Amino acid sequence: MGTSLTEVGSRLAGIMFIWGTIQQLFPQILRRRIETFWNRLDNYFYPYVEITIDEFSSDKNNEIYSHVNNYLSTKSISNDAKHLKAEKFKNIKSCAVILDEGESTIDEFQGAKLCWRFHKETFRDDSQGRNSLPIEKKSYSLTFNQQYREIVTEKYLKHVTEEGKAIEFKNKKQRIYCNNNSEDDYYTRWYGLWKHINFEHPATFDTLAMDPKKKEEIKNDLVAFSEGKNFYSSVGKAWKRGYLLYGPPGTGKSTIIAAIANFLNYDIYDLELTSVKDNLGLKKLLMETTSKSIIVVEDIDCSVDLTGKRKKKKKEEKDNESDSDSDSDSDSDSDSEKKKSKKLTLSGLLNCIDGIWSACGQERITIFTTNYKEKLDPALIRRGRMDMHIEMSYCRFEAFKVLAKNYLRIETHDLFEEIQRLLEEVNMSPCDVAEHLILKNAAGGPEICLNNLIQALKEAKEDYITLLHPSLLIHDFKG
Ligand SMILES: Nc1ncnc2c1ncn2[C@@H]1O[C@H](COP(=O)(O)OP(=O)(O)OP(=O)(O)O)[C@@H](O)[C@H]1O
Ligand SMILES: [Mg+2]
Repeated sequence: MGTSLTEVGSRLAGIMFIWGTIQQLFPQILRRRIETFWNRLDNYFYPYVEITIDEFSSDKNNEIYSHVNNYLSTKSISNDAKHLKAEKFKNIKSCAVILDEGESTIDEFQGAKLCWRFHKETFRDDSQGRNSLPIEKKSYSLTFNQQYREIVTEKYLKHVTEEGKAIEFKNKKQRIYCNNNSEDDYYTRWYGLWKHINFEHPATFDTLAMDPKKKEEIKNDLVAFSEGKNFYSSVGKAWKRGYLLYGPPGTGKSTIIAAIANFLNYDIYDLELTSVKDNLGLKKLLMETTSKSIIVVEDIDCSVDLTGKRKKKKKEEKDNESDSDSDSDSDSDSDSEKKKSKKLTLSGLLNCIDGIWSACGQERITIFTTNYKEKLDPALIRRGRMDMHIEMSYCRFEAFKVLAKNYLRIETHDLFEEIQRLLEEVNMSPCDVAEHLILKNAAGGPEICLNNLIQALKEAKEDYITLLHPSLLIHDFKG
């Protein structure tokens, strides 16, 4: 039985195919073997990996570079590095000593030794003409043994970035922002909706005259908030907290805001509601705020009519009762309705504090201040929106002791007893008490100030009695 021609053909094709494959594979296998061998040889003599971090990446500031800069600025630099330089980074309070060109330093992380080297190249861009200024290209290189590749890429670089960020936050200059009056002016178009200056208020919790227990409670609350990232995400809440500060004028509401900002190192956004056109304007403003900040609305009761909706309801009820609506009236009503819908409303504000919009920007505190808590709409200050209500009260003895320590550098005095008794009978704001404690004549010593304060307290007490019980005084006079 002879084999058919087609069978022979297909067998031949199969052999040719296997032969071709062997031919193709063989050089590849050989090449791979050579490569592996070469790599091993290379690794044997130079088992290091190098990662370069440039100052700019795609013409933009490379964030990792500045984190590395910050991180290295706090590391003790190897004694071998002889060329160092002191540099002050943008928006950072203090200056740092860092490596100069070509110098290196060693860091250690989870048993891995890591070498950081600073590089700087200067060149001219000829395309910009002969007189072009020299351009500097800065970078860091990180060299380590390849056995630590996983530790470095998965843990160490994350650690450097986080530490660098934390150092930047700790040293950053705080800012205070205020919203622009107009949304259309030239400044706004170019620089955004907020103007800012550096915030350099000296108030701290130590200088704040307040009951120490209350002070501690507030500080603990702030710490729990600022460290509560995991808690807030685990319970599905936006990472924000609201404080309502209420109390008479001069009791330290604005001062405590400065103390809180300094305590947490947060920026302040001083929101002037009267300059906000409508609800959309408020949203836009909030979108331009950063996290780790405090949004402050001072004197919220006077800022804007935020009780509009409720008042309107009452007005409608009254109107219905009088039943005197004419057609022309309804026209003007619908006009005012339109105008109102374009205004900043209570619900618009509530949305921004508590609604889905409140989640724009994390780690954010909102503070409202008022002299008249009872004037505010309950919806505005309910727990969850204003989580903590803090009463800033008249100066009592505990608060006075803080002021005496700050202003006169004394912790006890024979006159303290009398002052304590008077402060329990008279309402005087810390602002007024502090005014009497300013040493106007250094030679007089604290005694003059304390006597002045006693005098003022006695006068205030007399005024108080005159107002409340005039008959009593007249009787005394007659007697
Ligand atoms: N509790 C306090 N501790 C230390 N200083 C205080 C305190 N209260 C007031 N002062 C001093 O009085 C001045 C006025 O205080 P502050 O502006 O904080 O009062 P306020 O409650 O915001 O008043 P207002 O309701 O009028 O806005 C501050 O400069 C501060 O030095
Ligand atoms: Mg104030």
